[in-house]
Amino acid sequence: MVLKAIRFDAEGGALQILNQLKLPHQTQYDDVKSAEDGWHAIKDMRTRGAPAIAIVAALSLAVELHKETLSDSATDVAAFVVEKLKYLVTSRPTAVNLADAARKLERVVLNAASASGATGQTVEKAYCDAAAQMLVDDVADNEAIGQHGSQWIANVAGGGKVSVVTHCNTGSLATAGYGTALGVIRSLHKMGNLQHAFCTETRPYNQGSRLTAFELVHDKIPATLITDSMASALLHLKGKSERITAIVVGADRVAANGDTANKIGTYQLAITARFHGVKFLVAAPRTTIDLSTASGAKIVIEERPGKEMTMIRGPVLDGIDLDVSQQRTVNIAAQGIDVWNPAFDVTPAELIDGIVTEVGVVEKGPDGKFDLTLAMEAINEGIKPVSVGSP
Ligand SMILES: CSC[C@H]1O[C@H](OP(=O)(O)O)[C@H](O)[C@@H]1O
Repeated sequence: MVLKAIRFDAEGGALQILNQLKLPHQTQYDDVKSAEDGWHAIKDMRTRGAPAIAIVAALSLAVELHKETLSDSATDVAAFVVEKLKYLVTSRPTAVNLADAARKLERVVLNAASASGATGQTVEKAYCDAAAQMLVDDVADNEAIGQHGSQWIANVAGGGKVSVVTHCNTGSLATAGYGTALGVIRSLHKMGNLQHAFCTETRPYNQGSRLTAFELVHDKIPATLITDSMASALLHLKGKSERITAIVVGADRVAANGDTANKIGTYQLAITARFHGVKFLVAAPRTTIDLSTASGAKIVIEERPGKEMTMIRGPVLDGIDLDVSQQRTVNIAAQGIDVWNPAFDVTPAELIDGIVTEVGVVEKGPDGKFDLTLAMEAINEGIKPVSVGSP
């Protein structure tokens, strides 16, 4: 079974998302029938992952448009789409993919509406076709990221099998398929270069223990789950013996200088990687790079409700049997304690050794800075890595 976070039937105009609050014990697909359904699915984190939320948002509006002919007027349909895209972007603030997709789709509908002979139907079709194409493009981008990132890590190791650490979930459950950082791990495994993958549980949503571990077990990739707090001890005690060569993570927004917003806990992984001489690689499609944001200081960090940290959800332990058909939440914190629950943190560019996108790996130049315009201007045809691997 291929793990699919998003199920879209373009002909029938039907969209379903795999409810990730239920994984790994329950596989439940929720229908998304409108932009409002899409907004709530993203806000609730029933679907999550920077690329996936952009795609689900776009497709949620496509299924709404598919339901009924809104108007024969191209201008009216374009105005409706632009308004709905503005609404969808408010669901989660940190991942730039959503805003990037909205900007591109707005351009699609405005161009379609200004074409000669444009009608409401031609604008609707232009939007729906562009939204559906995002599913295809994302998988192709991720496979290319996997190719470049795995080659870079193999080059760094100078041959032989390598082990890597990853954080959060950046696989098929966070994208349209294959994944970004987890796509790099999949490619290392496919190349026969992976000795072992270590995934962190990634409190408080537990993307690692519930989602990444689920994907790694599903793909039969040799892997071990650790708590977030074990990462430094792992590098210290097992770094050499396990040939841990890199920590590879995803991204929600990469600023123009390379500062990267990603799941909370990423920053401290970068610190410990640098301390232990392990490479730190960010893996993300170019839709995650935001040249209009100068540095990480300008990135809005989403704060989630405190109860998402203090209330853990899981199957009912009935005696010695796990009743996975039932879910319950348990409060694991002292009543009355205040909670700070940022969903992301920012890793400064100086702690990042490479940023791999679908067009290759960008490393810092002689000035010690990233020049991401190189990646943004590169075209996909005849993909040439911008640079691979340190000597
Ligand atoms: C390829 S997913 C990128 C990114 O999104 C995740 O955040 P969330 O689970 O809150 O949507 C995580 O930060 C991943 O690294």
